[in-house]
Amino acid sequence: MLENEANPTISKSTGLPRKRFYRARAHSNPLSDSHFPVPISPSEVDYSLHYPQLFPSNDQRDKNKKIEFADIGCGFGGLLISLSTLFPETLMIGMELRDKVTEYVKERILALRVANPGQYQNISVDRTNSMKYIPNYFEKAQLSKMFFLFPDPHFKEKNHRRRVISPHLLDEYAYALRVGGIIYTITDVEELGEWMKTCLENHPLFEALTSEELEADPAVKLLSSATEEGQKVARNEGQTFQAVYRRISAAP
Ligand SMILES: C[S@@+](CC[C@H](N)C(=O)[O-])C[C@H]1O[C@@H](n2cnc3c(N)ncnc32)[C@H](O)[C@@H]1O
Repeated sequence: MLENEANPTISKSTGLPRKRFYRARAHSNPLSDSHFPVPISPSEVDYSLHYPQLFPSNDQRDKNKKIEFADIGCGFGGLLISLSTLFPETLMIGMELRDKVTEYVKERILALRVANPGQYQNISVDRTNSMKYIPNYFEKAQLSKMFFLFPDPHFKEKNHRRRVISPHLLDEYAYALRVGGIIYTITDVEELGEWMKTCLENHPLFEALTSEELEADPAVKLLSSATEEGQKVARNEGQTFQAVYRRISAAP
């Protein structure tokens, strides 16, 4: 759990930032103005910054090797870390709105790389607003998996527009996902679970995985256990609601 024994900002018991060093807001406003660099297009994403051992030079890298998994609202990065060793040949990125949380994930990945030479080179994180900038990061049909684990619920009806799953945003995700690519969602808020499932069910470019397919997919097993939020829900014996859908091609 703990990657950096010497780091006083990290709790030894939980492996997460200590409260006196890091005060998180429970739910940040994803629509508020923020100032962070955004790639102007997917070809401008600097792979040498994100995966320096794999791509020492961004200009001379193999342009066919692209990010394939995106963890949207990755929080403290637990899913990325689990996926990294499960899919060591796949490049993945976490997109996280909160600056300090992003910095924490960066440090966490760096500490893992130092402690495990040659490993954890395929994961990275960027501070960004996924609701605005998905097309800046990913080309059409680039992604094979998108994860939305325990997203902020935005309970009030007037704030539903802030939810990271919506009919409009599913159009964007369908653009970034290749046919056969998969969207994974999970929450402990029943109403949000219903919302996400209904949005996916009603979208013409997504279909639900069968129970056999869910059983066979190793990523599904991580949904409730790999992230910090999922572990909290499990400790409290909370119920979870998941929806896992495949990108399909448009009807002729
Ligand atoms: C409840 S946390 C869940 C974190 C993580 N997925 C987990 O399961 O532990 C939701 C996360 O989504 C992030 N988030 C919310 N809106 C976002 C947005 N528009 N773009 C990127 N991250 C966002 C929040 O900052 C927060 O870290």
